[in-house]
Amino acid sequence: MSILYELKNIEHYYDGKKVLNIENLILHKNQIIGFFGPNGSGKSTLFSLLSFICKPTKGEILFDDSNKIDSEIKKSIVILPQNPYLLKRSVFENIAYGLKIRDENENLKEKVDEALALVGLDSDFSKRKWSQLSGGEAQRVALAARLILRPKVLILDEPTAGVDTNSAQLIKEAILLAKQKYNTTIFISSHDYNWLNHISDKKIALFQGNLVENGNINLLFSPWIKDELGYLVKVFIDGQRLIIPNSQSKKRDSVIMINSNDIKVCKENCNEIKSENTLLGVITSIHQDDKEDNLQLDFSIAGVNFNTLVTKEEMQKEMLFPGDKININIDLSKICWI
Ligand SMILES: Nc1ncnc2c1ncn2[C@@H]1O[C@H](COP(=O)(O)OP(=O)(O)OP(=O)(O)O)[C@@H](O)[C@H]1O
Repeated sequence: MSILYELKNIEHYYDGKKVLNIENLILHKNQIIGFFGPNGSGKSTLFSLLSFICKPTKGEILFDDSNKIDSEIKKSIVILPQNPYLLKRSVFENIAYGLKIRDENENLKEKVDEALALVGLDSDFSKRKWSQLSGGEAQRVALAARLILRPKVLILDEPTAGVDTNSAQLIKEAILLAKQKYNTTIFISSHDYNWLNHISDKKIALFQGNLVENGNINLLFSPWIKDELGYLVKVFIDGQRLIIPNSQSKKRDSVIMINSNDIKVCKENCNEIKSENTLLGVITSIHQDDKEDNLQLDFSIAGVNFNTLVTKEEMQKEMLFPGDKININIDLSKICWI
């Protein structure tokens, strides 16, 4: 697999506040890469850097092994923003617009028809006015307007936000076809984890501007059940239950992020800290944390893997070893919804 992007020591600030911090990230060609993370975790900011709309405050982005980003490269990277704007003209004019401004006026009708077909719309649709489209159709027209350019890189920021299931499915098919037909490398962000999971070759999570791999984060995925009060409950296969507070309005396909620092474990004499939400698990491995003078402790609750950080003193006091059974307390007031 060849490398398309290499990000080195990236930091990005808005008004003096750091919103992105990526030490190293490599993105390969011809992959669909799904980015997820809670609101404000930096996905859109990262996309504006990857499309070279913005320069990072610090650090370097190599594209095809070079840091010389000319207008040809910029032209080959196309972004569909969160709320795409349609021209107040026909569908045809909207889809053909990008080619026209590039002065590529040959076979416009065939090209527009092909782009429409990719997003599951027939050629008659090109006569419709922008005002005669449903939300899902407008989004697909906006996508067709990008696909017609056959970009090398296509960046889609929340392409399924607010569209119906049928449009979400058609958008997915169009993305898969673009990868196959045009060898496009595709980056997508979405809060719809299931949808993203099905389409992505690789997934990258962001949390407070950091890549999750570097951030000691735990993700807890669906399925969830709803209890009689409407709370989401994770039922582990050994029957243990974790009830998530303030979750009545959340969907059953939600994903939560738990910072490792918000998980406390205890092996013996745990009665004082035990509560109805205390779970039982088994330590699977213990290793040195990269940055801090802490140890990372990986454990499993009925086959679901988590990690937490413990200090060396805690480690010695509790005599923690792989294979040990532990009590686990998760501070559920600090979880983050994706
Ligand atoms: N132009 C801007 N000026 C100042 N702060 C900004 C700007 N754009 C984004 N931010 C801040 O940067 C952080 C990251 O925002 P960003 O939009 O990249 O996150 P996101 O993961 O895409 O969020 P969402 O899922 O809500 O779209 C947030 O704290 C946001 O408030």
